[in-house]
Amino acid sequence: MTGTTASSTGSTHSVETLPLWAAPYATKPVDATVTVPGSKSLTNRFLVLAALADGPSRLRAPLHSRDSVLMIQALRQLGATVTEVPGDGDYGPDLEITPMDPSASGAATSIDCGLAGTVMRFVPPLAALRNGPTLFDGDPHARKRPMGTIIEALLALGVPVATEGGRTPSALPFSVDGTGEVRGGHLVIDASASSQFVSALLLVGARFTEGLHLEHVGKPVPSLDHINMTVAVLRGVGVKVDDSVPNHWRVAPGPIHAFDQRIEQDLSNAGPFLAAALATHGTVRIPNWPTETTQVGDLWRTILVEMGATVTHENGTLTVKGGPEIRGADFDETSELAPTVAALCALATGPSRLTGIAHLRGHETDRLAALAAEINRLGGDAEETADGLIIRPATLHPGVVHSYADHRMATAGAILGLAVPGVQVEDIATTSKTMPEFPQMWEAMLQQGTGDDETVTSEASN
Ligand SMILES: O=C(O)C1=C[C@@H](OP(=O)(O)O)[C@@H](O)[C@H](O)C1
Ligand SMILES: C=C(OP(=O)(O)O)C(=O)O
Repeated sequence: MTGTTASSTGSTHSVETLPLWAAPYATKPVDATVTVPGSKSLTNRFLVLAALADGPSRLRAPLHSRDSVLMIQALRQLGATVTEVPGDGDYGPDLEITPMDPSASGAATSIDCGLAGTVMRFVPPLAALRNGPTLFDGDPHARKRPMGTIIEALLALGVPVATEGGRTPSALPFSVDGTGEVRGGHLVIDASASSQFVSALLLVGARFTEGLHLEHVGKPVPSLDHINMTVAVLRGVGVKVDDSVPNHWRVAPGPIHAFDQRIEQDLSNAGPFLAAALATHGTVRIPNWPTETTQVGDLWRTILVEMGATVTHENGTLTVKGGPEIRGADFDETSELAPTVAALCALATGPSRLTGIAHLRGHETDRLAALAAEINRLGGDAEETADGLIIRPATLHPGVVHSYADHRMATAGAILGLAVPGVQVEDIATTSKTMPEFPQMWEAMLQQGTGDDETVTSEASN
C-alpha cells in the first residue's frame, strides 16, 4: 500500500511515498496485560557511562531499537567494545561494555546520529575525550534539530568543532577534533531548547580534568525530569554531583565506577498502551511498574486519572481502567509524553490545554505543528499556541495520520485509530526508533481476551 504526503503543516515532512498502516479499530474494550521494552533514556545514559567507566560494565534488559543501536555503533567507533550476551528474560540480549581508551589515538571516524537526540547531544562531548577527529551527521531532519548549545559548549571548553570549509557550525553536520583530554571548569550555556544539552555535559563532566561547573542562563530548561534522571544515574555510579542551586550543576572530577545495571521498562512508551484503556473504555495492566523511578512516564499515574481513568499500582502492576468518557484537562510540561496526551485530548469530551512544551518544535519534528495538523486532518479541533496546544472536542472521521519520521506521532495515530474507524498511519515502521515491535504489540494487545490471549511482551514479533 502506498501513501500520500503531508502538505499543510509547514513542518519538515518528506515528500516520499511511504506505506500506510491500517490502525486497528477496537470493536470492544481492550483487556490486556502488556510489557514494553527498556527505557531509551536509561539505556543510552548507561551506555555512555559504560564507555567512560573504570572497568567493564553490563546492561541487563536494555532497549534494542534504532536509537540504542546508533548509540552502540557510535561508542564502538570511539573505541569502546560492546558485546551482546544472552539475557535472563524476555528482553533480548544483555550488553557487556569495555570502556574506550582516551589516550589511544584514533583515525577519523564518521558517526551516524540518525534522528536520536541522545546520540547527537550525548556523543560529541564524549568524542572530545577521544584522541582524533569525529564527524557527526544524521537523518535529514536531524540537521534541523537544535545543536548550537553543544557546539558552543565544546568550543568554550577549548575543543575544536568545525564544519566543511572550517566554518563554525550551528547544527549537524560537524566534526569534533578531540585530544583525549578536556580541562573543564566553569561553563555557561543556554539549555532552554533541550535538557539534553545539560545531560550531555554532566554525563562526561567527571572525566574532565577539573570536573565541571555547568551553569544555565536563559529561559527555563525544559524536561527537568530528564536532568534529574542524569544526576541520579551519575550518583549511582559513584560520581559526585551537586545540584542544590537551581540552574547550577557541579560534577566533581573522578572515576565513573563500572556497573551491572538492569534497565527499567520505558514508561513513556508504556503511554500509548495505557492510553488504549481510555480510548476503548477498557483495562490495561503493566507488570513490573517501578515503585520509584526517575522516568517522566511515571506521570501517567496522575495524567490518566485527570482524564477520567482509574489507576492502581498493586503488587508491582499498574492497572489503568478507562472511564465512560475521556475528560479534557490542562497539562503543563508533559515533555515527551505530549503526543500521547494530545491524542487522548482529541478523543475527549471537554477541552484541553497543553502548555510548557514550546521546545517540542525541536523534537523529531515540530510536534506542535504536526499534532495540530494531523488531529485537524481527521476533523478534530486543535490549535497551536506559542508554547503548546489547545484541543477542543470534535467528531473525528477516517483519514491518514502522517508521522513525520516521528515515533510518537505514529503511536498517537494508532491511539486515534482505536476509537475512530478507518484511520491509517503513514510509516508505522518509524516506531523502530524506540519500539521496533510496536505494530505487533499493538495488534496482540487487541487480541487479548479473544481466546488468543497471550500477554503482550516486547518480543511479540518473535
Ligand atoms: O535526555 C533524554 O533522554 C531525553 C530528554 C528530553 O529531551 P528534551 O529536553 O529535548 O525534551 C526528552 O524529550 C527526550 O525524549 C529524551
Ligand atoms: C524527543 C524524543 O527523542 P530524542 O531522544 O531523539 O530527543 C522522544 O523520544 O520523544
